[in-house]
Amino acid sequence: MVASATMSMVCLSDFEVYAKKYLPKIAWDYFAAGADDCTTRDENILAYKRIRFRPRMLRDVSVMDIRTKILGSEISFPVGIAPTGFHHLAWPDGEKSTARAARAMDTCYIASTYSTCTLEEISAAAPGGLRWFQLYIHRNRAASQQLVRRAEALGFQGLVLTTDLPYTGKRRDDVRNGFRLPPHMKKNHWVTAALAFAVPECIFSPPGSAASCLDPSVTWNDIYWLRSLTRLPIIIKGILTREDAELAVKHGVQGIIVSNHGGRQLDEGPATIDALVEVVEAVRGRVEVYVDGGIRKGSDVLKALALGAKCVFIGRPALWGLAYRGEEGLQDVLRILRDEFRLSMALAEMQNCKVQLSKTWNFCSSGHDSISFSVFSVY
Ligand SMILES: Cc1cc2nc3c(=O)[nH]c(=O)nc-3n(C[C@H](O)[C@H](O)[C@H](O)COP(=O)(O)O)c2cc1C
Ligand SMILES: CCCCCCC(=O)C(=O)O
Repeated sequence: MVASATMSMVCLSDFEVYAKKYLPKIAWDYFAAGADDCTTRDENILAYKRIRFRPRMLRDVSVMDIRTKILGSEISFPVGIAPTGFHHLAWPDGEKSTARAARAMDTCYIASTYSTCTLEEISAAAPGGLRWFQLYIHRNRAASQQLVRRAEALGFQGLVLTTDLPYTGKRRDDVRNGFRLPPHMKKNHWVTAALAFAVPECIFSPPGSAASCLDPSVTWNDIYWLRSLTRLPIIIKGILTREDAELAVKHGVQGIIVSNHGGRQLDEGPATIDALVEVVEAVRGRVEVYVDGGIRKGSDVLKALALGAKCVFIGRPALWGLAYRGEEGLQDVLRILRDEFRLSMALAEMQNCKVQLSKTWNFCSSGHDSISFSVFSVY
């Protein structure tokens, strides 16, 4: 998977085209998959295209500052890497390359429970990088507990609990392909920890199947269980409604990721950028709110921040970057997104040009004088 020297990678869809062309079909299909008709997967992208800016002019954009902080840690721009499973399918060094790229670009990487490198390998690959650990709670609670403790001991700085996968969504191409991990990729952190869960055979098991390794009985009370295990901040991923946002705050989490799992779980739910508005309103600044799903351009990042997200995360585009040229390819993806974001911000002439957007930016309907810039949705 080496790119030709003449290939010019200008935007994220160039990496998508490359990945589709060069990845084995079974891996491409797994990365690309959405649930059922893929309505929500595609809507995540379309919803961004319906949002328009109301740019202001003559506001001095000669100095730009796109750094921000998430849960107290500074990142160089407000785009992190969402947790995705099985990076070895994209690049031989797998998550080690992801961790190195995130550190080089000075941003946050959320490592998945279903990483194909061990947590120890990920940490050793990029010491000092900002990393959070994403947890799926398994029926084998002792094993989940052990993963949380290991992540904390290794210096991961946040625990992301994914809430939208009590069972795996029906991804038709994975079913057709009989998707499972190649045997040489079974050396991963659950196996090296001698944990008795997550063997690939049980990844896609339907509700009711005893083969499923995930615990479908997880409830809000399990946040208290997690709290008892770790001092790490808890970020809850998969929230799409004001009701659940309120419950998340009530249960003491430190952050919320508005997410529909890239449209891979419940089909026909809302696009995440649409759900973001409702969640931000419900949270009223009590915890940080982030969003993922469908971010493909710097202007998408700007829209998400303008609507109240503190930071966004990318899933599939990170995998396309890895598939292109491993660590360097992922850095290219992040750099393009960063530069596009900076340009959009400048062209929108955001006052002061600092990424503290959710405080001063809002829907245009709010009509406050202090708002230096606004976005509106077209339906
Ligand atoms: C191939 C793939 C694997 C994923 N694996 C995980 C995972 O292990 N844990 C998790 O919480 N989310 C997982 N997700 C969801 C992502 O974290 C994220 O919500 C989604 O990819 C964002 O949408 P985007 O791909 O359009 O950026 C996965 C998504 C993809 C595409
Ligand atoms: C048993 C669950 C496997 C999930 C694999 C990673 C993931 O979240 C995905 O969307 O794919």
